[in-house]
Amino acid sequence: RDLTTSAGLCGKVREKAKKTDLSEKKLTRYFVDQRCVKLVAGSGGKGVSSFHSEPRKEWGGPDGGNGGDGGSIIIKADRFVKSLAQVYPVYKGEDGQSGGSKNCFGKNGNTTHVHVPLGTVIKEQGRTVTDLSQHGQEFMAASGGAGGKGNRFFLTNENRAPMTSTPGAQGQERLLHLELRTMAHAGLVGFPNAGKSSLLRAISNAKPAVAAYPFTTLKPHVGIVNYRDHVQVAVADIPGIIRGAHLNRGLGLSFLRHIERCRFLLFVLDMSSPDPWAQLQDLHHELDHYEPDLSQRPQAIIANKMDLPDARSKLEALRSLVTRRVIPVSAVTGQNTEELILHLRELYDGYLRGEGSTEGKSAESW
Ligand SMILES: Nc1nc2c(ncn2[C@@H]2O[C@H](COP(=O)(O)OP(=O)(O)OP(=O)(O)O)[C@@H](O)[C@H]2O)c(=O)[nH]1
Ligand SMILES: [Mg+2]
Repeated sequence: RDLTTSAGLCGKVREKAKKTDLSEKKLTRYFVDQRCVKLVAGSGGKGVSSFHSEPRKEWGGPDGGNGGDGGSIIIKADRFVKSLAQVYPVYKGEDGQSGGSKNCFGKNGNTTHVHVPLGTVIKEQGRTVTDLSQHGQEFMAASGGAGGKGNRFFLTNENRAPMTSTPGAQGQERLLHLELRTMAHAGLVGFPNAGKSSLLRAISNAKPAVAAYPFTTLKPHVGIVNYRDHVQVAVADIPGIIRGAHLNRGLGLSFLRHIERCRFLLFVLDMSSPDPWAQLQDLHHELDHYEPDLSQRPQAIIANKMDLPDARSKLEALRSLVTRRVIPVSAVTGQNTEELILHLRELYDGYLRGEGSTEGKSAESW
């Protein structure tokens, strides 16, 4: 066939998965999607009060140097980092060194860099401060304290022998909440057991766990669908949404947050359920209550489990009830997944045209 597919999972998980197939429970240990960090920037070094002294030169004048500035803490987006797992709970910036006699200035503290994955949102007291979505983007999280002044600094014509020197300023202290939102182009949205993980397995080489019980998937997985012209589309398998998810029922709000990030949505319906169209209404309801118009993003409706009896008659009923395109597939047999992959590409091209080239390029670097 014309299409090849391959996978992308968070870095650490993929490395482990090569050796043995990890269970979902173990996988979740490697994927951390939020962290609270305390940042304390370095304090400035103190200035020094001293006087030049040399044999036969009694009044050498003030020569106390300034202290060095404290090291700042910068949070930097890095596309090679895939989860917040390696972010420590506390960071302390390097302090500036004290000044010395003979006009020696203290050394500035080195800047501390905290590397986080693309798509990290930084919040402070519930308020979003910034959103790091480009590789290399930096956020000055805590600035180091200024170094103190040595007595040489206070030398004036009026005061030829100042004794004053000042201590360095304290570094800034902040408590930040880091949140990782999955940055995928498409999100698979559906009830538990609808077959989202099976579908991601069918269209990419990602290997999320599949089982016949609800809430098998507890953390989002990202699979990459590769096209012949080297375009890559990232598809996220998002844990199941249930009625009341917007009120934090089920796995609740934390996963609606990931959906918010996806440019287009693939609503996965279980055609073996008695009323798949009611599932669709519920999904729209939950999404819209989380964020108005979220359910109106470019989308496709995927009627999954078409290999099961009765699915065909329900498909006709579903088509008569919705105006949007419905793609019937079977994740288990792989039936009609090509149509889905091609439609995914159409949605992606539409997104590039609509959102302008700048955002498109950053998405492509994924
Ligand atoms: N017959 C049939 N069974 C399917 C199909 N797709 C998925 N299943 C089965 O449905 C069950 C649930 O599949 P999953 O892929 O784990 O479903 P999910 O939507 O990821 O579920 P959660 O992770 O719990 O939200 C598994 O037993 C699959 O084998 C399909 O196309 N046909
Ligand atoms: Mg799943």
